Amino acid sequence: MIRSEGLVKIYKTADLEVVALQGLDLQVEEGELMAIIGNSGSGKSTLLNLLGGLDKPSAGKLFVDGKDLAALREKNLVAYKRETVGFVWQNNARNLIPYLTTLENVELPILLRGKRRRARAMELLEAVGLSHRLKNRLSELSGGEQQRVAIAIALANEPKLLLADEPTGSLDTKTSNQVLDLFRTLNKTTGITIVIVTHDPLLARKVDRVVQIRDGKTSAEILRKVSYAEELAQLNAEFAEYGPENHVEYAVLDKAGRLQIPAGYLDADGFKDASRVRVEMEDGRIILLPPEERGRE
Ligand SMILES: Nc1ncnc2c1ncn2[C@@H]1O[C@H](COP(=O)(O)OP(=O)(O)OP(=O)(O)O)[C@@H](O)[C@H]1O
Repeated sequence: MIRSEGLVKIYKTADLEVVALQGLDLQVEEGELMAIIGNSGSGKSTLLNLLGGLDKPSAGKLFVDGKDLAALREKNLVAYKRETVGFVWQNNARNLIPYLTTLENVELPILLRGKRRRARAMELLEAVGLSHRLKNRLSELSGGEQQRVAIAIALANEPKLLLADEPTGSLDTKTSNQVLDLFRTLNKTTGITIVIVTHDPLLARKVDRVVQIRDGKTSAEILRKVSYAEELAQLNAEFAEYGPENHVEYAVLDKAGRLQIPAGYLDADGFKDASRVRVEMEDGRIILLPPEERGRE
């Protein structure tokens, strides 16, 4: 569904150039539910904006659903934004109108007319579990419910790709879990590909794949050893929330043999502030040792 190679985005201001993405490679399969994590300023929102067709890459390749986003002309880009992608933002106020009802908010962006529009809005609100709140004004809904309205709107045109920027950023743990469960259900029932940008490590742990971005590049990939659904079947939910041992972490190795060590590893004694590490091969494993440590006897 998504393929980016050597993706670069440079923002130019009057006297400054900011390289927000510097050669990012990413592949997302159709029907995946995955998360992108990374520190503030690492380029997550920039990537989401490029994926959503809101901005153009400065260099590199970016294909979504077979479309070359760097080359799309204005007319096709409008169609792409309307038909292929849906957005959910952290800040609901961006999508919703507080004095309209839930139903009216969802009807608004639907392109159909008359009864069909109402029926479609009701169908979408049912899909997000809000059939009982149709007549309430937006201002009467809780944060989680408002976020579900935003998700219903994002799904209105049956997008193939749903992009969510910090969708649970302003919600408490219980409500964010519900929103994430909704993403999972939609992913399973409709097959929609979902990419979530988040700071929230708990949310990231509940998807099958997490890609970490550091300084505008993919720096690590974390895959679950068992899928979340399987794990839920095996364990009780409480334990699942805190089970980091259920993930395997992968570091990205580029074609030149450069390896990015995942964040945190180099804080260990002996590695901190080191500019080199000692490399050894042992039984088919590559071992990294602090520079001053002598090889294993
Ligand atoms: N429109 C812009 N003009 C100039 N610089 C920008 C623009 N948008 C983002 N940047 C810069 O690009 C870099 C990446 O920003 P981006 O918003 O993609 O990061 P992020 O990982 O989403 O951060 P956060 O988690 O804080 O939202 C930052 O250094 C940021 O200051």
